[in-house]
Amino acid sequence: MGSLAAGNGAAGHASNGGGVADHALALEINGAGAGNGHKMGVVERAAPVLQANGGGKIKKKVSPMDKYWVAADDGEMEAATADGGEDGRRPLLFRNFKVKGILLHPYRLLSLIRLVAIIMFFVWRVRHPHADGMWLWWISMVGDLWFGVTWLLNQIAKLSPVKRVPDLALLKQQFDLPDGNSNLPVIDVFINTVDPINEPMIYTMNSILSILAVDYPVDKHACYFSDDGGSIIHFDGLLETAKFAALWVPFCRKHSIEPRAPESYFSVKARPYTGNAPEDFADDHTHISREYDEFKERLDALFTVVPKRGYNHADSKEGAKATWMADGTQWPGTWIEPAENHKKGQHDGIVQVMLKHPGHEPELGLPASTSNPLDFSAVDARLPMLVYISREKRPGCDHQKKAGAMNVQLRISALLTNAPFIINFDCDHYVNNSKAFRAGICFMLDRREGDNTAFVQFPQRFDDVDPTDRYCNHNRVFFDATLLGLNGIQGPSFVGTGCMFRRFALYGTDPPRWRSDDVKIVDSSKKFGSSLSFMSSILPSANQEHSIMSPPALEESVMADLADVMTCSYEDGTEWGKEVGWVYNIATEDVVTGFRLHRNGWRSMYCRMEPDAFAGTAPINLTERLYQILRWSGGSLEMFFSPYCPLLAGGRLHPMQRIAYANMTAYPVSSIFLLFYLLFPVIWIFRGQFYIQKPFPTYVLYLVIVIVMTELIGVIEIKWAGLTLLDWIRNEQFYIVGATAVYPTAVLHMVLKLFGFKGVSFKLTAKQVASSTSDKFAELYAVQWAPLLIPTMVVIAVNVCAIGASIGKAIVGGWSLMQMADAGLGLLFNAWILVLIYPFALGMIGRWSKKPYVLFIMFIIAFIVIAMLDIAIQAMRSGFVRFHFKSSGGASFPTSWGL
Ligand SMILES: O=c1ccn([C@@H]2O[C@H](COP(=O)(O)OP(=O)(O)O[C@H]3O[C@H](CO)[C@@H](O)[C@H](O)[C@H]3O)[C@@H](O)[C@H]2O)c(=O)[nH]1
Ligand SMILES: [Mn+2]
Repeated sequence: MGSLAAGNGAAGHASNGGGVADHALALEINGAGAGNGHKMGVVERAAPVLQANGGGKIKKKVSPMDKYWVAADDGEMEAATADGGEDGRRPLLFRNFKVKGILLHPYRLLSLIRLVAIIMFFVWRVRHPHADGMWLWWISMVGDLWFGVTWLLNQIAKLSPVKRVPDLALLKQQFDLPDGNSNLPVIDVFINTVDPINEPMIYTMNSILSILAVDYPVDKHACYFSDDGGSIIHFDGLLETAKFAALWVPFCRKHSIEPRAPESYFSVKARPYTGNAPEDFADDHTHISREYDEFKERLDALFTVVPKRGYNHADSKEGAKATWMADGTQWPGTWIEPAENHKKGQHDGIVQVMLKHPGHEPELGLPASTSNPLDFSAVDARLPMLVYISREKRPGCDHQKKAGAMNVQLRISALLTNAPFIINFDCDHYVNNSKAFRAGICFMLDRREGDNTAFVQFPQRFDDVDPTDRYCNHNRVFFDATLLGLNGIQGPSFVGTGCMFRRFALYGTDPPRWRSDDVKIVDSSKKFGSSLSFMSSILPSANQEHSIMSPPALEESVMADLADVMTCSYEDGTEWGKEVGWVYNIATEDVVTGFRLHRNGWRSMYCRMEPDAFAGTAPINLTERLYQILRWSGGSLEMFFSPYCPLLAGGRLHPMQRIAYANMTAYPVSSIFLLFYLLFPVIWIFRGQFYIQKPFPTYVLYLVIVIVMTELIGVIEIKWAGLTLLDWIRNEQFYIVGATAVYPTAVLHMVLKLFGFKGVSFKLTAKQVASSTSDKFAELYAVQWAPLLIPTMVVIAVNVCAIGASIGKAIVGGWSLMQMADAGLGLLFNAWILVLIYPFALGMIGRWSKKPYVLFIMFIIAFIVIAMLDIAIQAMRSGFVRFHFKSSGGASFPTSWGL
C-alpha cells in the first residue's frame, strides 16, 4: 500500500508537505493583495496573429501550407448561419479545407497510373523468370510484391487529405462572456517526467510555465505533474517554478507574450509588441529576464543544495542517511542515497497540491513597489491549480512506464477536478501558442463531429533541430502529409504528446454515434477498480458543458481516496491498460491507445495552427534518434501481433483507417527485403555480375516509369503539404537509414517475443542537454557507439566496395557492352544507396561532418584503394595484368533486347 506524503499530516496540511502548501497560499495572497473591488478581469489583448483563423481581417501573405487548399464546407456554413442560435444548437467552430483540384486530381491519377504500372511490371516479371538466378529472382519477386503492397497502403491513406482550421474568433464570441467570465469547459493538463538529468529539468519547468500561462480561463484548467522518479529535485524545482510563475504569468498576460515558455521567449529576437502596456514593457522585460536567470540558477543549485541538506540535519536519527525536504522532514520519494522504500522503483505515492485552485473571481496583482518593480495592478494575477504526483512504486510490480503514469494521473485528476477534457504533454514539449487549448476545444464542441471526437492531435514541432534536419527529426512528411490524409478518414493517430482528449472516451465508452441509449456504467468495479469516488466521477465527466472547476477540500477522506487510486495494486484485475485509459504492455502506448479509440468508433481531429500550437526538443544525436525509432518500430510490430492488430478490429473502424493502421504497424518488415537489396552488390564485388532482370530495356523502362511516378507524386505532395524538397528527401533518406539500422532489430525483437523471449528492452530517450557552450549543435556531432550502427555501416561498406571493384574491373577491361550496361545500372544503384545513407555516413564521421566535403574525399580515397585492391586480386588470379580499355566495338547485341 502506498501512503501519501500529504496524507500523514494534520488536517489539510501534511507534516512533511506543510511548508509547501503554505507557500502556495502565500503566493495567492500575494496575488490577491491589491484587490480593490473594481473588476478589470483578465487583460484582453488584440486578436492573435492566427493566419489560419477564418475570421482574420488583414490580408496576409498566404503561407505555403495554405496555398493549395480550398474551403469544402460552404454549404454547411450557410445552413448553420441560417438556423444558427435559435434552437440553441452549437455553432460550427472550425472550417474544413480540401486540396484544390489542380493538385488533387493529378495526385490521384498519378497514383493510379503507378498502381497499374507496378501490376503490369509484376505480371511481366512473372512471365520472365530469371533462369540463371532463380533464387535471386524469387527473393526479389517477393520483395517487390511486398514493396508494391506497402506503397499502396501508404498511398491510399493520403488520397483525400483534409485540413481543419479552428475558428477562434467565433469560439471567443460564443463562450467568453462580456463580464470577463467564460463558459468554456474545464481542462486537465498532464505532464510527465522521470529523470531530472536525462530530461533536463529546465525544459520540464519551462513546459510547466507555458501551461500555467496559457490563454485559457485560469480557473478552468489545472496542471498535473507526474514525476515517475519520485525525485525531490523535481519537487523542489516545481516549488521554485510556482514561485517564479507568480511573476511570469502576469507578465505574459500584461504584455501578451508569445511563446510563454521563457527559455524560448528569451531566445527569440525582436517581435512586434501586441500587449496593452508598451510604456512598461522595456523595464518589465529587463526585470523578468533577470528574475528568470536567477530562477534558473536556483534550479541548478538544487542538485547541490538538496544532497547537502541531507547531511546537515543534526536531528536525524542515528545517522539515517535520508534525503530531507526544506522543512526538515524526510522526503517520502526516492533518496539520493537509495534506501529501503526510498529508491527507484520502490517508494510511497505522493500527491501534493502546489498551487490551489484560484477561485472564480479575478484578483488583480500588486502595483509596483521598491521590492517589486513590476506593476501588475491591472492584471489578473491568479495562477491555475498545480498538482505534484508521484505514484507508488513497488518491486515486482510492472509500472507500465508512461502509460501507467498517465492512468494514475487520470484517476487522481478525476477525484480533484474531473475535467471533461485532458491535454497531455511529455516533459520535452511546451505550449508555443497560448491559444492552442482554445483551438482544441473548437473541435470538441463543434456541432457536427464534436461529440464523436475522442481526441485532437496537434503536430509535434521541434526547436533544437539543426537547420538541414539531418536525421529527419521534424518528420514533416508524417506531420504535414500523412496525418492530413488520415484527418480525411477517421482522424490522425495519437502520437504521444500534444493531444487533447475527451476524458469519457478514455474510459472505454462508445461514441454517441454508436451508443444506443444513455450510458450505464455496469459492473464498473471490475472495469474501473474499487474506488467509489472514482466511479462516481465517471458519469459527470461526460458532461462537456462542465465549465466550473471545484476541487474538493483536501480532507482526510479525500486524501485517502487519492492514496488509494495511486497504489500499485489498484489496477489488479481491472480493465485499466486494456479497455480503460492508456494501453499497456507495448513499447508505444500512443498509437495503440489512439487505435483503441478509433476501433470503438470514435474519431479524431488534426489541428495545425500558426504559430505552432506546441513545440519541443528532439534527440538530435544519431544514436539516440535510432533508439527512438527502434522503440517506435518495435512497438508497431508488437501492436500488429497483439489483440490490437488492425486486421482484427470490428466494423466501426473505417476501412481506409484500417489500411492506414496496417501500414503503420507492419512497415518494419520491409526492412528485411530492403536490407537484402542493399547488400546485393556483394555478388557484384565477387562475381563481377549485377543481378538484373532480363530483357534489360523493358526492365529499365518499367523501372523508370515507376520511379518517375514516385517522384511526381512526391512533388505534388510537397506542394499541398507545404513542404520543402529537402524535407521530402530527408524523409526518404531516413527511411533507408531506419530500414537498415533499426527495423531489422525491431523485426528480431518481434520474432523473439513471438517465441516467448523477452525481446529488446527499450530505453527512455535522452533529451538534449541544455547547452551552455556556444556550439548549439554539439550533440549533432557526437558519435555514440551502438550495435545498431553496424548493419548500416555494412551496407555502406558493401556499396563502396562495389563501386571500387567496378572501377577496378573497368580499368582491367574485358567487358562486353552488355556487361557495361549492367555495370552502369549497378553503379547508379550503388551511388543512389550512398546518397540515401549520406546523413548516416555524416553522423559516423562526427565533428568532421561540419565540412561535408571531407566525406566525399574519404569516399574517393576508399574507391581508389578498393579499385587497386581489386586489380591486384585479378592480377594474382590471372598471373598478369592486361591494361587496356576495351571499346564497345566487339560486343554483340542479344536479339532478346527488343521490347
Ligand atoms: O516510466 C516512464 C517512462 C517515460 N515517461 C515519460 O514519457 C514521455 C515520453 O518518453 P520519451 O522517452 O521522451 O519518448 P520519446 O521517444 O521522446 O517520445 C515519443 O514516443 C513515445 C512512445 O511512442 C511517446 O509516448 C511520446 O509521446 C513520443 O513523443 C516522457 O515525458 C517521459 O518522461 C514516464 O512518465 N514514465
Ligand atoms: Mn520525447
